[in-house]
Amino acid sequence: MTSLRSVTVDLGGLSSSTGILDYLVRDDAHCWIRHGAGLVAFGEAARFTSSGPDRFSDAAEWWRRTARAAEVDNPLSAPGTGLVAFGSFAFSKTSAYESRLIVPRIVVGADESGAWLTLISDDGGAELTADAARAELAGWLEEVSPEHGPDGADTLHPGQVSEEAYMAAVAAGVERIAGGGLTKLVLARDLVADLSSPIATAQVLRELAARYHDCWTYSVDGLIGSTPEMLIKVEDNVARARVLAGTLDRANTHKIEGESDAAYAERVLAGSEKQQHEHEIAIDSLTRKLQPYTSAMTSHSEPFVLELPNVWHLASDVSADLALDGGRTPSSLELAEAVHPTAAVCGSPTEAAGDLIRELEQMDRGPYAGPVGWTDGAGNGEWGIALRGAVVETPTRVRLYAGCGIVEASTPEAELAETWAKFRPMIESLGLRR
Ligand SMILES: C=C(O[C@@H]1C=C(C(=O)O)C=C[C@H]1O)C(=O)O
Repeated sequence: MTSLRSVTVDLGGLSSSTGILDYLVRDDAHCWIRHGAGLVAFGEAARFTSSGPDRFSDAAEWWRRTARAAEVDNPLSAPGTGLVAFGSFAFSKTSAYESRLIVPRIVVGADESGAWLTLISDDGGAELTADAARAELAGWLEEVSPEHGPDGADTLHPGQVSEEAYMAAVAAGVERIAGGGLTKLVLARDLVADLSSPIATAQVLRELAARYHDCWTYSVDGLIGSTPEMLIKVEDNVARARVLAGTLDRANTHKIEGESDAAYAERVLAGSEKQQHEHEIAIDSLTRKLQPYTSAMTSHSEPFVLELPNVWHLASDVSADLALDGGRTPSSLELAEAVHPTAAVCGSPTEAAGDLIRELEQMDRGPYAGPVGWTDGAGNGEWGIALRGAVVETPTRVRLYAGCGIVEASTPEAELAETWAKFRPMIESLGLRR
């Protein structure tokens, strides 16, 4: 087993108003960014991969042992300081995608109270000092990735699931829901972008982070995007989640004369029985799965309308005090396993919906709709749901994914249109047109 050592340096604060985004200058960066704060990291000191039904528990166990064995010099105790790993997990236990945890070599972190730098080494002889950490970062920042403008030769085409196949799957899903046995099913499809020059990943991510500042912008080993949905965040002994379900396209509105955006979203989204039903199923699923690990839990009785540049969502924020079990509270990774997949990306009941996804969707979701994020040595971490994103399969080929919750009142045409609204952040940040 690799034995890791790390040193964390207190940087005080970041000077510029763009915050951590200033460091997102290389296409090979790992990142997790929201509101100008978060983590940007480079290099790889260690990696763990897993697959199948035990992919989460194997990774959690490896991380626990790695963190315990590591020599950590960290004067700060905040979440995200000290040893960290970025990770991405396959949606399904049957996926060919390898779930992974990656420990970077150098991490720049920032939160509301300050900024820090962590140098991590798998070399027992390396010198771990504040100067060595600064020199390592400077080395990575010496070479920045090129930017480029939109290119008319880039193309966007159907992936494994055509529009027709998607609508047929939605129609079949509605029929199965009407027949009983399940109440909600999430069906997704993919698009392939073929680029005439290698993807400028850092530029794409900076654009996503700037426009979708209320979302979590992620990049982990070729999985990139900006998700509005927080599966589970653990900070000290408190867990939080943001559950989304219920969507309204902002590009195609049918407002009454004089009606404001907010009033329209309230009326059409919050006022829709179908959307409220979809949301209720998702929030019930999360709170039911999280409950056994908590001593107290709070969430609003009614969802709120979350406004993003592309869509409005019905959203609920959940906060819970974690319960002690065997002298400790569960780690963010253990909780991600416990709550994944929620009804927001799978359906309800979970097992029946999962089986039906495999039958009707006819594609491997890979890391799409699986947990993506980071964890630290103390078990804190943030695991978003990998939505509104893409997998960089080769430097010039990118696969985009989007899906929708299907309930009995769903129609194939409306769900297909909703997938286009959900593809929009990636399509636009790649400089593509539909
Ligand atoms: C499945 C996706 O999004 C999920 C489905 C939603 C819905 O059906 O209303 C809303 C947010 C997400 O929970 C996606 O973006 O691909």
